[in-house]
Amino acid sequence: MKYITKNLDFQLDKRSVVTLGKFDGVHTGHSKLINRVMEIGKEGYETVVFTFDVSPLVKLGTRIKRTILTNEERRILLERRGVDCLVECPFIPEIIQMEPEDFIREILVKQLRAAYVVVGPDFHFGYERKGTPQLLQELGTRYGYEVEILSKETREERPVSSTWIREVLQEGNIEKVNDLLGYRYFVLGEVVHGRQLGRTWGLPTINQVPEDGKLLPPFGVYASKTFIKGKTFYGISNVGVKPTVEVPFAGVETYLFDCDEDLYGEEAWVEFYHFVRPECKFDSVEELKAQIQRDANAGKQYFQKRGLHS
Ligand SMILES: Cc1cc2nc3c(=O)[nH]c(=O)nc-3n(C[C@H](O)[C@H](O)[C@H](O)COP(=O)(O)O)c2cc1C
Ligand SMILES: Nc1ncnc2c1ncn2[C@@H]1O[C@H](COP(=O)(O)OP(=O)(O)OP(=O)(O)O)[C@@H](O)[C@H]1O
Repeated sequence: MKYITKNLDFQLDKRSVVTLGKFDGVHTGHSKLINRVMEIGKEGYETVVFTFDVSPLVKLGTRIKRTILTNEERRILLERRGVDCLVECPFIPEIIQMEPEDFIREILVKQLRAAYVVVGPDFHFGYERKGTPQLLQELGTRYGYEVEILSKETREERPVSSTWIREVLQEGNIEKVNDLLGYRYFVLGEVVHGRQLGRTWGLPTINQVPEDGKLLPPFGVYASKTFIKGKTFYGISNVGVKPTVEVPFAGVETYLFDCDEDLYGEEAWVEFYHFVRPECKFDSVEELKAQIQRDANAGKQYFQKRGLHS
């Protein structure tokens, strides 16, 4: 997959089929657009997702706006879908202040060489979000591309949206998040060193420190599955700041069932299945240790009941 990021200095050689938007989550609604793009792409067009760099979003305004996926996680998901080209447009004044027609002429037509554009009915673009799917369609005749406006993918008669998924994630309803996403919510990141206390308790764990902008579920314990070093392990994860031992940042720590390997420095993909309990401050490390053992048993039972773990 071609990955155009940090600057917009590019030119595609082939005519393309393009979809545009933020694509936070690459959820079931986004998938509907991407599937259509891939279908049209079979006719010989370059398949393109035009999106925005989410890292500066975090710093916009006074409130931190966290995202379901980091840039890297979104890139990997789109690459797996077989998209030929991902444009991660930077948030620069030239783009933010671009009039919709200028965006169409300069970027969509000249640089991306769009023959087809696939969007949802509420797609807005350009300065003050003045560009609409209807405007795209009107100008398509002049600039020589076709527009498909797809209806919204819904659940319970409500359109699936990143905003809805972020809300449900913050409530800790992982099953619902996974249904809306169409895959399991995950955290991707390197295994870093913790204090290595877990190991001395006979409960070795892997620690990850998610990027600042990554939206996490509520601090607590979750049944999880981890992909690491080409292998899969079921396990139990804690999301939070470990109040009993106090660490200064929010992390994800996972006890992998039936694993006794050195995994430092490896990339881990930790998928979330089910909320078990909130993170708590214990009076002693002994109590915490006994609770983690009970959590591990609860996690094993969760997967055993579903025939996933022996
Ligand atoms: C399943 C699980 C649940 C945990 N729950 C809590 C908790 O409720 N409160 C807490 O302070 N720490 C919790 N922890 C984190 C422990 O404090 C941590 O495992 C221990 O301090 C060892 O950390 P280390 O990897 O830095 O050695 C949990 C860890 C796991 C794996
Ligand atoms: N449920 C859906 N079904 C089909 N298309 C969708 C759906 N949700 C969004 N889209 C389309 O996907 C593209 C990218 O959408 P975008 O990520 O900006 O919206 P969103 O998921 O609704 O996010 P937000 O909640 O932040 O507005 C747009 O063309 C949009 O219209």
